[in-house]
Amino acid sequence: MPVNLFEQFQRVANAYFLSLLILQLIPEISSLSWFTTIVPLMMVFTITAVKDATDDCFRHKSDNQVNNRQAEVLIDGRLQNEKWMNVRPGDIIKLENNTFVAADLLLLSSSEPHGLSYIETAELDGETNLKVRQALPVTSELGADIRRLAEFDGVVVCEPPNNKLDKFTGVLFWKDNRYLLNNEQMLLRGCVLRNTGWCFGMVIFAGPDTKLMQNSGRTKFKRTSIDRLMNTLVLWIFGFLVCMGIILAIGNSIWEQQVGAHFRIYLYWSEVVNSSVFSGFLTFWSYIIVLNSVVPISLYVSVEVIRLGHSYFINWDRKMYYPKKDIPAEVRTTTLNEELGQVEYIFSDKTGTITQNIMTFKKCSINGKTYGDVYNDLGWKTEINEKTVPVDFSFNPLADRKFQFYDHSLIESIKLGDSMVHEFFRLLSLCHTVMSEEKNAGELIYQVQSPDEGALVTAARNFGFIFKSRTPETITVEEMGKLVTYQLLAILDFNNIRKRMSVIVQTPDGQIKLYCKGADTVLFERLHPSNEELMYLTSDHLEEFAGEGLRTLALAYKNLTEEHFKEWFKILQEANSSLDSRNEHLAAAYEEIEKDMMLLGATAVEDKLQEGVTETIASLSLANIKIWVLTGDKQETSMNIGYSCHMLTDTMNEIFIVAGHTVMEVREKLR
Ligand SMILES: Nc1ncnc2c1ncn2[C@@H]1O[C@H](COP(=O)(O)OP(=O)(O)OP(=O)(O)O)[C@@H](O)[C@H]1O
Ligand SMILES: [Mg+2]
Repeated sequence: MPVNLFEQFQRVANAYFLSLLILQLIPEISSLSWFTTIVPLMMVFTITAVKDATDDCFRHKSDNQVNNRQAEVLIDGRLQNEKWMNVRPGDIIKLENNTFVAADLLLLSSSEPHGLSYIETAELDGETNLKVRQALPVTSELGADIRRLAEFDGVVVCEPPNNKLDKFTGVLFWKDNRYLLNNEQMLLRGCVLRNTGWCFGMVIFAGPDTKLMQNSGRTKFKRTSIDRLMNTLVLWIFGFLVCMGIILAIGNSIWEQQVGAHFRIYLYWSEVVNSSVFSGFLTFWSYIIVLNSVVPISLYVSVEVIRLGHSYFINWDRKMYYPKKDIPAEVRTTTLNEELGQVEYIFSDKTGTITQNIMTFKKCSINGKTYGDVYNDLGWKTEINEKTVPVDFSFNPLADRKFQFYDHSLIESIKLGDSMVHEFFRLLSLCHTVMSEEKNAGELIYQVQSPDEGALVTAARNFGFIFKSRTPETITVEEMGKLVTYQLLAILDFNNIRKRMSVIVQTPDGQIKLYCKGADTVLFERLHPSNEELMYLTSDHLEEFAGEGLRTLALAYKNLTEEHFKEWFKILQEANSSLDSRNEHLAAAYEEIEKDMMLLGATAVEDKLQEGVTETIASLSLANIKIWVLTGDKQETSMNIGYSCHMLTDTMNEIFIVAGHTVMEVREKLR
């Protein structure tokens, strides 16, 4: 209540009416009874307060709903239902499939092999693809054994609560051993468990300490620009009122002095008044009260009512209803309409927002030759249409039926046993983070973290390099009908600074190989000098692919000797066990081995624009709204997509590129 009143007095008009009310309580100046002001003022206050209260109430309701959600917590050796708000750090929680994660958890064990579990992080980062988390081998063997879980007495030492969603560093001390923890073992609040029967986790952060809550700022009482405009208008009107009061008061003084003085016998001054100047002073306040109706008190009420009406219009708008998912527009605050009208900039993500995030393998360049285009009998490049005959993958019982490819020469090269082509697809089937699941015999399902990788692994699968399964130590691939199990020696994981990922595997006959895929810009810098010619050829192809709006990745490999690998593995382990700036040490170790690689080729994957993007962007730019899009794609690809959704147009002949690696550099260029 008092807070709400304070907020309301922020409005100049409300403060003004209050002072008016106080003035009216002084009998010498008051000409109207006090309730003529207090009644409308109370009305305004109540209506606004009720509106604010309902706004708040909705928010509270959803808060309460979240707080009272049930979680299964291990208490006194038994699983008991407990409200989310009572979950404390150190509790062990059981999660079921398709439920929200209640707090930031350290994954202990799960129903899936190797302690894997899949989560959807849409509420945290808007990405709809599944992410994989894996429990430490020592804890994953606890399984669903309630007794052993209840006895779990590991101690976690970790960083203080923070809002970084993709980083976590900590150490688990258990049974006289220490185990390093990172984001791989964390299930964050707000995620949903998917494709995992159940899992157990220990609460690390709960309630306001969770990363989700650390990211949400305090809700503020927002004042829109209409509010501000009204406040200034009211101030001007008030100034006008004061001027009127002054003029009339001066008039009163003059009259009292020149005319009133002669009639003092009939019109006495009341007791307090003893001079014409003082009479004028009192008259000034009286006029302020009498003329107060020039300040529009009803303005605020009208605006509130209009806002409410507008918000219902948005709720009812049929054009903002999405029938496929049965989602109408939903207004959470009545000031939304004005705020929408003030939008000047839109910041958007590219993949998944502007594009569909459904990736299909379209083309590739292997050892300096491109595949994926279709030529007619005369040897001319033709468009792919319904009549084009797709490659027949029926020789491969595990092929994905939905995958279509039209260039027959690629499958011929594979069948002829071109070693580079084989190596290319071997790389695609080995170097990724996809998980596989074999439901019934012959039915292979891939769980992908990144749809790009999904597209590449599926392509390799259809071309006869079928990724079958993985364990933390091995990867099994069916290569042209022959099962081969590779020892997985190391995964040099992807991040957006490295822009590449590698795996180091050992073939059954003992060879150690590094396979790397990543952005061409970073990969080309790390190639062996003998690759120069191939590199130029491939980069021409890459440019061609990017010009068509395809997302590209370059692929390379390297043969390693056993000694070299062993030597490097020591560096890796050292980096892994460093507690502070572990990531930097790891990056340096990775850098050490990812050099002098041999180029294999490049892939091109298509991600179509979402429906209606072009129209939406057109209407947004009509409204003079500036759009910023964030992407990690190759520059040519991004520009091409910019053109195809009409964000960039030919009339913009001054597209300029700001290139810089540090804040300073970019600032300098922008000048
Ligand atoms: N799984 C991967 N393995 C190897 N390299 C990758 C992988 N994913 C992306 N890259 C490379 O790293 C670059 C940056 O990727 P990043 O994921 O940071 O972009 P992004 O922000 O996801 O962009 P977008 O939203 O457009 O997909 C990409 O251009 C690509 O060349
Ligand atoms: Mg990406």
